[in-house]
Amino acid sequence: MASRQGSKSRKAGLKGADSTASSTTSSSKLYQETSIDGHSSPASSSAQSKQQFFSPDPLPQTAQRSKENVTVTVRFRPLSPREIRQGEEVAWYADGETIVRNEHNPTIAYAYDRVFGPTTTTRNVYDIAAHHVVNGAMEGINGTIFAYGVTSSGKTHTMHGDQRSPGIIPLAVKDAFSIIQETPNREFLLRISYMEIYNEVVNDLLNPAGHNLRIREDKQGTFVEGIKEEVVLSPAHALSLIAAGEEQRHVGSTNFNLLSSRSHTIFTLTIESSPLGDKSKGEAVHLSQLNLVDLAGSESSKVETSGVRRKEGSYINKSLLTLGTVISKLTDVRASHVPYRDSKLTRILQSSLSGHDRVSLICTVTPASSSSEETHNTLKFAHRAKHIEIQAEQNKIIDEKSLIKKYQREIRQLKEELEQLKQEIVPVPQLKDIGADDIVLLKQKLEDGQVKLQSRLEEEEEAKAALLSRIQRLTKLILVSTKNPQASRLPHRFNPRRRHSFGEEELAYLPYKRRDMMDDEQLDLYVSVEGNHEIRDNAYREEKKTRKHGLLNWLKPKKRDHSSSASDQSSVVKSNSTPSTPQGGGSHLHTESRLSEGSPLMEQLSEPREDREALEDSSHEMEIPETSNKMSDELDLLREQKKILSEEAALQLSSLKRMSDEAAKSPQNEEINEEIKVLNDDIKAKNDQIATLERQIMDFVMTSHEALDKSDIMQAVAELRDQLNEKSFELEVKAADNRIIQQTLNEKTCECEVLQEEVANLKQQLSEALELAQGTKIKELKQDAKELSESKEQLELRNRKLAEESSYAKGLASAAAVELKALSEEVAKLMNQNERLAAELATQKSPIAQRNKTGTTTNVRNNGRRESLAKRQEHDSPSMELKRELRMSKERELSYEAALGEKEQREAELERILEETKQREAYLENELANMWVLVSKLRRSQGADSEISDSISETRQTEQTEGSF
Ligand SMILES: Nc1ncnc2c1ncn2[C@@H]1O[C@H](COP(=O)(O)OP(=O)(O)OP(=O)(O)O)[C@@H](O)[C@H]1O
Repeated sequence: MASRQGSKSRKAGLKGADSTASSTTSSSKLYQETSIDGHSSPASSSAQSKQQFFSPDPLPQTAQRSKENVTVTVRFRPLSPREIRQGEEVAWYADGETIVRNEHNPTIAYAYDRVFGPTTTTRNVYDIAAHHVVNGAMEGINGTIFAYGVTSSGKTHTMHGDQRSPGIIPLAVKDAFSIIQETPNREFLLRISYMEIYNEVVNDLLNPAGHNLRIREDKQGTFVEGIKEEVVLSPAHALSLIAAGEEQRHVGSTNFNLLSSRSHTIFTLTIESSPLGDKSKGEAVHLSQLNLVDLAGSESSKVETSGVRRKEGSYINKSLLTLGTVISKLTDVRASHVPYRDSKLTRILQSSLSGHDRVSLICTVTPASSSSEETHNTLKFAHRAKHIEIQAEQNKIIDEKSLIKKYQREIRQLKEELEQLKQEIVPVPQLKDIGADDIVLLKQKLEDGQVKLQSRLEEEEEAKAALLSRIQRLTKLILVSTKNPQASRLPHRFNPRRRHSFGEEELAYLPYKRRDMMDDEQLDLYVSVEGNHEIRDNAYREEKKTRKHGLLNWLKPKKRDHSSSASDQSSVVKSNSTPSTPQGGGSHLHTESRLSEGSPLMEQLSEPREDREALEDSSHEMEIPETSNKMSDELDLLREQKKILSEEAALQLSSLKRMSDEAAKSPQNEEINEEIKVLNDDIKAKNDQIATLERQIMDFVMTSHEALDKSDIMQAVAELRDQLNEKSFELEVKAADNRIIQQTLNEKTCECEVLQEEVANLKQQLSEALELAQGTKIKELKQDAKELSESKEQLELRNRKLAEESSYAKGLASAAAVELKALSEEVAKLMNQNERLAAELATQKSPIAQRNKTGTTTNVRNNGRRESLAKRQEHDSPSMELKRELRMSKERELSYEAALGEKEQREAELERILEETKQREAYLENELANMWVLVSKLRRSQGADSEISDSISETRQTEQTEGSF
């Protein structure tokens, strides 16, 4: 099951490494990590497990575990020609073998397992960052290798490479087959799957119909449902499948990369192995997966993109962000939840990330100053990942789940059937055993059954042939070494260079050239169509179709390996666990799959090479004489030296420019002037050297011409003719491209004209609509203004009335107050008078009492009483009157007070109404002002429309009149 990503993740299996283990100087941010070399931690840990793996003693049931950290390496790419042209400076550099340092602030530095400078070859990277993972995978330990970095930093260059410099994937495939060859005591079954995650959709790159596949999970881990798996028989076979898959991958041109990967790809090599032959009975099978992941590059949000590219970019960034979060959580011992499910990438790689795989992270970076921030982010990501601790373990599976066991069983059964079939064919009895009587009978019997027997024989022969071919087909799927089984594999004694040697047919499946070695002019042409990715893409798509060595053609098998061509290897889409079973294919497949010693492939495999680069020209080696080779090598060397010097001079020129600018700003700065002088001298010296080199090249060419014999000259002429042909072909391609671009341009111009017309029409319609809208609006506004002025008039009238009423009420109130005052004075007077009278009455009453005391008779008394009553009545009459008057005045006073209270109340009410009216007036005035603003806006947008201005002035006049009124 190619897509299954190992066993289910177990949180317990993973621990963030103690971050204190790496000492961090707070000021300098220098993170000291355990550095590795080719033989330290990753490799040594694999060596440890190797002993366990190949030991004849059965392994204990519990998994073999060894603690290690993720191998984190950083690879610098050189400045691209474009970056040099743009005068980019180096912002980050490799300081020794393990440290990356910032050019502008040397205190900012990070340490990793290994840092590869721009000149390091991919093979070197493979040996240090990938070989131990591949080795482990061949021993049953799952492995994952990631290439991580921003767009155009060199991930695809590192993972896929080209014919001159094969990447990690071809090197790993090659290595896997070499390991099989060097492990004679085991037999292997290899199958591959290849998928991409494009815009969060999983696509099968080996099966164009496999689109939007689902990720499922069972107790063994996550897997991609329905992905196609191909059993592979040779490196060329595997590479041809990868090349075919690459054709399906989503690539597109961006501002940074003409061929930018727009999807993450996961290439999975599933390896099954068991002891060879009878030894395999009862032995567990080792099953492991090697995931080689080429991530799409993160993109800066500062970069202007549009449409499809922006959508792709946001998906890419989101999934990389999730990857970053997952890694942060994995290194945080306190984190309880790891968000694997937040992206398809982390979901598929859940098991690898969660600490059961041996993991190697290769971070690719550019030294360019324009990407300094992105590079810094990559470095921080890499540093975080370094703290992930893993417990890689060997996977063993029980028989029925193993495909290799299934095939082995089937082969055994078929062989038995064959034996049976052979035995069933009736042997001819020995004549000596037969008596004379029987002969006639036997003869008769034989004659009778002759036809019958003949047909049965034919049937059995057919069945036998079918069984034989099935056995052959199954046998050839299982790969075994052709070496002596006694000479078991010595893991560290292999010669990596030998494994890295590629045959011509294998190289044919790799891209011909590096991406950046494509015609620069062509690149500029596309880049100059600024912001129009679609045009650029279309043009490039055309270019891809027509270009002789375009990517599609690079990837198309140049020379199909007949023994392993995809058509020969029929396969089926399998569901969860059954890989495709090659059905077709003749016996020629067998020879290659068994990696026979005498085959050309094996000769290449076992042939030690002095110079690992020699393979690049292996196809020419046969044809070009040695002297000619040497000369061309020397010439190449001189040219390379010249190129390096030119690049250095260009870099220095850009520094010079920058310094001159600085010097212009601060002419007093002696230091800068001094530096400029030194740089000038340097550049001059370099130019001299370049001139010398040019002369040397010329001389060399001349001498080499003389030295070459006629055949060499003929050959050179032929080569030149080839080059000429190639150039003229490229020229034709370019001319065709130009024609296409011209045509596109014409089409776009036409489209532009049509669009301009449409725009004019729309403008016209808009102005008409505006006029109409404004007319209606003005009318409405006028109506509103009229209504407002009317209501204002009414309000003012009401206001005036209220004011009058209020002043009248005030007058009334003051009159009432005056009257009240007079009355109260009068009341006071009356009360005084009353008091006085009461006093008088009292004095008059006292002599009568005296008289009453002295009188004796009752009559007299009665008479006296009557008299006194009469007198009292006499005296009482004015006081009664006064009292009445007083009462009346009091009543009057009360009524006045009530009237006054009523008036005050009315006054308050009137004041309230006045206040309300004032508020309403203010509100209406405000509304009116807003409307004027609106009108003036409309007028401004429309221009000085006379009607509006008329209406405005008219309304203003009205307003002024109202104001004055
Ligand atoms: N180490 C290197 N040496 C020389 N050239 C390199 C190196 N790394 C990358 N390049 C060149 O730089 C360019 C960009 O590289 P590549 O396409 O591999 O980047 P990438 O990271 O895969 O980009 P993307 O994410 O956009 O796909 C290519 O032309 C490639 O040939």
